[in-house]
Amino acid sequence: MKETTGLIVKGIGGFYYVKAADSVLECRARGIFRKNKQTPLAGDQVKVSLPETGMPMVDEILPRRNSLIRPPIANLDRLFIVVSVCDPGPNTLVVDKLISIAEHKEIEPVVIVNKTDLADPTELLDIYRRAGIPVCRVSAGTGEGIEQVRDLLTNRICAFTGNSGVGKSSLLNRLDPRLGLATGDISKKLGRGRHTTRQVELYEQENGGYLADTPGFSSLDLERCETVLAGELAGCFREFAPFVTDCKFTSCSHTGEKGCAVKAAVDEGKIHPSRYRSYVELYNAVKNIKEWELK
Ligand SMILES: Nc1nc2c(ncn2[C@@H]2O[C@H](COP(=O)(O)OP(=O)(O)OP(=O)(O)O)[C@@H](O)[C@H]2O)c(=O)[nH]1
Ligand SMILES: [Zn+2]
Repeated sequence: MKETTGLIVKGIGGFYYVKAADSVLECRARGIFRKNKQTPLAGDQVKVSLPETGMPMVDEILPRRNSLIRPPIANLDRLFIVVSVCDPGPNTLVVDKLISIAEHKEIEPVVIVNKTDLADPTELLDIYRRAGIPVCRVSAGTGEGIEQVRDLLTNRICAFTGNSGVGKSSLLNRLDPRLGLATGDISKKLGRGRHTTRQVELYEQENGGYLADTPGFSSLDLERCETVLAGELAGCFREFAPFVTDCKFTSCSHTGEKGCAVKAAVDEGKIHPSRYRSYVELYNAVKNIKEWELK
């Protein structure tokens, strides 16, 4: 029997679509996965056996680098976190929380500042540039900056997230018109994603990347399913790294202790106060959660 490996681009109703070499194979999955409570996900690299007759079979899921529950996706390389300059105005706490989740999962975060045709994005861009996080200035309305985002898809598995109304669907449609997503009021009327347990589909790009169709999942889904514990949070704020070892106390939480080098860096203008405020708020929200409580 022949064997091959490939990438799951879609799973629906017990069928898995696996991109292998130049074709997409429609597969079933072995019963063993269900027995082990393991679900193959879009983004999984899998081994597939090809019998002489009958359907190809997913035999094995290769080790994952990371996975998310909602949206259900594995081996994500980049998470595009969309925020709009206005309408709705930016919620930096949500952006910073999403960044911390990405960092924790070793997914590269990219902040997409959208609707730059409506208001000046300078301040918002500055927060994330100073933090050393890749940031794109775009407008789904005019098309500004879309090529830069497209370049970042190259050979990467990517997904979009962000608050409702920031323009995720509009951006996804710009990047890949095949998605044909409803936007604005139409998407509200459809109540998209609210009552369905949607699966994710990965759309292959000409540059070898894959784009996930995730607008059915809100940033809230992602926030609710993933928790970064207090002790791990500072490590998910990359611009804190040069300072965390210089605090007076090794157990410093960086939320107000004496001799905190992170707070000193904020006061000296080396860390943006907006990012620090988010850190403290996120820290206080999770400080009483213990690891065993998440299991
Ligand atoms: N002026 C302007 N309007 C935009 C831009 N991007 C999106 N919009 C509008 O903003 C509204 C919301 O856009 P969507 O793409 O539906 O936003 P979404 O993030 O997918 O929203 P949800 O489906 O609620 O999560 C729509 O009316 C879009 O036409 C932009 O760059 N400039
Ligand atoms: Zn400190």
